[in-house]
Amino acid sequence: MEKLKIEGGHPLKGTIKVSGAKNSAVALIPATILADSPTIIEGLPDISDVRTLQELLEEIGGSVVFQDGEMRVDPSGMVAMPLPSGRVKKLRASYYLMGAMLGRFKKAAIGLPGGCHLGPRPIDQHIKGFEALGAKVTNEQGAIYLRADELIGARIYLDVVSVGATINIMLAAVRAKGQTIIENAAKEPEIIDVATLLNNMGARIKGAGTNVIRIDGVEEMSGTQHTIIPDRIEAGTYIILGAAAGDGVTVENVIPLHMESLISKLREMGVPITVEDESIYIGKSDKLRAVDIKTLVYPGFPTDLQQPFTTLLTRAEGSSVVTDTIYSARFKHIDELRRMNANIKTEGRSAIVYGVTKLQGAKVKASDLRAGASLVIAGLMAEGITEVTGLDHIDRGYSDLVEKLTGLGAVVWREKMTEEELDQVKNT
Ligand SMILES: CC(=O)N[C@H]1[C@@H](OP(=O)(O)OP(=O)(O)OC[C@H]2O[C@@H](n3ccc(=O)[nH]c3=O)[C@H](O)[C@@H]2O)O[C@H](CO)[C@@H](O)[C@@H]1O
Ligand SMILES: C=C(OP(=O)(O)O)C(=O)O
Repeated sequence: MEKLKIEGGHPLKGTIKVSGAKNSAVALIPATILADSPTIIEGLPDISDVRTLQELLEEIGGSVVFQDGEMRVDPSGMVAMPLPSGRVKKLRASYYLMGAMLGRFKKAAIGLPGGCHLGPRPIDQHIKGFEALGAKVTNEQGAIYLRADELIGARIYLDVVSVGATINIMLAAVRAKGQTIIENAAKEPEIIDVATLLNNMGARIKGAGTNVIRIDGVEEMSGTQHTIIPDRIEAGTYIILGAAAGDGVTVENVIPLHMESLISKLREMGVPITVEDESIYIGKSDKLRAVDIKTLVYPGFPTDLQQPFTTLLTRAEGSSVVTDTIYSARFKHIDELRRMNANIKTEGRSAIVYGVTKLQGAKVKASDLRAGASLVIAGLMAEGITEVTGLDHIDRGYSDLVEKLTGLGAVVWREKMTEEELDQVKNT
């Protein structure tokens, strides 16, 4: 196991390139199950979630080649192999195997997913959707068993706006008989990306990106070629980093439309930003103003950027209130930021950040993916050396992190953990 060491205080300058979107990748890869011939996906990030999904597709008999960001999946040898445990627990998005396998095989057995611990993350809306399509769903010893004689299109109203449920129902419904209508659907860009791939495979989906999605089921789907969208959360992380510790940073391979809520908030703080067609430039900002943020479903402020943004707020003058309306317990990074001298109080679903504080290097632990991102930003802002453990979380979502940061002039490196450190981490 490794830790990340960061020597803070070096002003970051230059260009950083964003990779393909994790939250698209993890749905596009399972979607390849639905075709009867190979699909090629280009621009995938080299992150552990993608590698784990590759292994899961191989486990069910798929033939997968992943090289230089391009994945070719041949689904012809796949079978409805149960996956009740093991790798499925390493990531959240293994739940997409339920929708895709149900769509193709009319049956699936998939263990309950893992992913970041952010408070309860039920999948009742996914199950409600599968049942509406005619599947019998049971939960046996921590795995979900799904079986249908046939899938029949239905009208499904989501009680909660859910990215995962919207995509999962789409995956199952594309090969159902007749029309499915998903009402109160989530509108995230990743949903449009997945619908684009599915439509190019022969599906008939209309309305992805709005809150009503109509799907006319088809009998057959075939392989295609698809280029993934850029990762708006990775982009947001580097934009926040540019505002926190930059001296002129350009973030490349961005769809600026996806970044509007973040850009507005940064401008409100006084961060100089120039938006180009496919890149965003963040100028050096000496003084920042405190702002309040509330996470919401897209196009609101993304919960996945709440933790990195909280770190930035330690540099702003005054008190800022950060409220997470999506998850009840997405504040595990706060204790770690406090170790680094941040002055932050939590109250229920809100954190109050009092600035300005100068962060100090410390030994900290990433409890989840974006907690990790927030601590890396903190380390780059801080005086002295910061050591971040829990890199397995960060590796789920950030490809080539050390190389990308080094390219901006950051002094950051990975180091093997000693036996003593491993014991300490195990006991905390
Ligand atoms: C792999 C992936 O794409 N992960 C993203 C996805 O997670 P995920 O798809 O798991 O998140 P959802 O959009 O489903 O969750 C949103 C909210 O709805 C609740 N809910 C969800 C489903 C359900 O059946 N019942 C229910 O109550 C959740 O507990 C949460 O409070 O969207 C989240 C919200 O933008 C992001 O933080 C994650 O990065
Ligand atoms: C919460 C996240 O991921 P996941 O849903 O995969 O756990 C995230 O990407 O911030």
